[in-house]
Amino acid sequence: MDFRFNFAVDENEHSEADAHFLLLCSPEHKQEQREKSRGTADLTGKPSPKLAAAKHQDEAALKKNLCVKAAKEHSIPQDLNKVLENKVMETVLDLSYVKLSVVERTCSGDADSEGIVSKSVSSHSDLIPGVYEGGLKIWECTFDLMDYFSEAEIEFTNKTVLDLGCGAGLLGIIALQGEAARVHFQDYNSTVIDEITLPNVVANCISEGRRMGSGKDRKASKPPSKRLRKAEGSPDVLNRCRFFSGEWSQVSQLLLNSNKPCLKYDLILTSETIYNPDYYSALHDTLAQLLDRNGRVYLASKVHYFGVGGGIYLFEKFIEDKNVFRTSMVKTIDQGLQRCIMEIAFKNSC
Ligand SMILES: C[S@@+](CC[C@H](N)C(=O)[O-])C[C@H]1O[C@@H](n2cnc3c(N)ncnc32)[C@H](O)[C@@H]1O
Repeated sequence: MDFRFNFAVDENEHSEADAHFLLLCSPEHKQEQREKSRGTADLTGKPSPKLAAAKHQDEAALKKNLCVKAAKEHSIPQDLNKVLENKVMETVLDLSYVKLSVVERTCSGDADSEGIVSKSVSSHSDLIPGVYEGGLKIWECTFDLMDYFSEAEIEFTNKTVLDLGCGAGLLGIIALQGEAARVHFQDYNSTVIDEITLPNVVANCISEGRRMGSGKDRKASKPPSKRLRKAEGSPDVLNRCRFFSGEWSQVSQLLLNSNKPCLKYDLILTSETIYNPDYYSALHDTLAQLLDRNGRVYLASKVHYFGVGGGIYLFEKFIEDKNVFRTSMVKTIDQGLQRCIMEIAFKNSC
């Protein structure tokens, strides 16, 4: 599968994109700012050198985090046939997934309020940083992680699982098939959740001809299937799912605030999410906030993302410097661009 990296987004594209973001400044942050200025301004009202330095730091941080996409929980529509309306499904490794070229032709207006489908098509780009983060496609490390789950016989039964940066959501669907107690799906883009992830989960939850048991005996790719059958979903499966969109730090706050007592994940599954070093801090903190004390993260990635700068060794070093997690490389794949699977656990976990 080919991936198109194109970061030459023109200025119009940016200002148009900005309309889709909320410039978030938390009340706590504002209070901090007020306290900072009270504590360090001198009697003339001019900022002290200390304040000027702090201001400079804040501006740099603000610039980096200018577009912080707000988090949102997506409800599951009552009528599951609506979710599958206009969708054509294909099949890979016995899993159904929405055919992207049809979405590209049909998804516009309210169905794509973020405008990411047209932006991705017109810019010939699979990634537009801060606008569209690649979730419309299935990236190849997803399949590496799926293979690893069966080889290592990863157990999902009764686990609480997060598919982080889910895109098509195939990893979460595997966890559902493996009888996970709960599976939460997160993607940066709300269009991805509504038009790709949710339909894929519904399509794979159809009772007719589909067994929501162990997915361990999955066969090799089948030819693309025809238009989708009627959705007679298994609501019990959907009751085990929740769907979120937004930037990681925002989603993490939403999850922490909306789940009392605090819900932590036994397993966090994440594929092709470490391409951009600018996001490492938010990703690391999200993992630290949401992973159970004895939980595990399975992260699949290319060794290096040309043109973007991220990669497995850079992220490994980032984690090492933070000193919160231990990592181990559990698999490397040498075909084409080298790829890896990393297991991450808290330093003091069992
Ligand atoms: C390249 S796509 C990979 C999609 C999917 N995991 C796969 O392997 O097919 C990267 C995913 O990470 C998520 N992502 C990237 N940066 C993010 C950020 N800063 N905040 C939230 N989600 C982010 C996007 O939603 C996107 O779905």
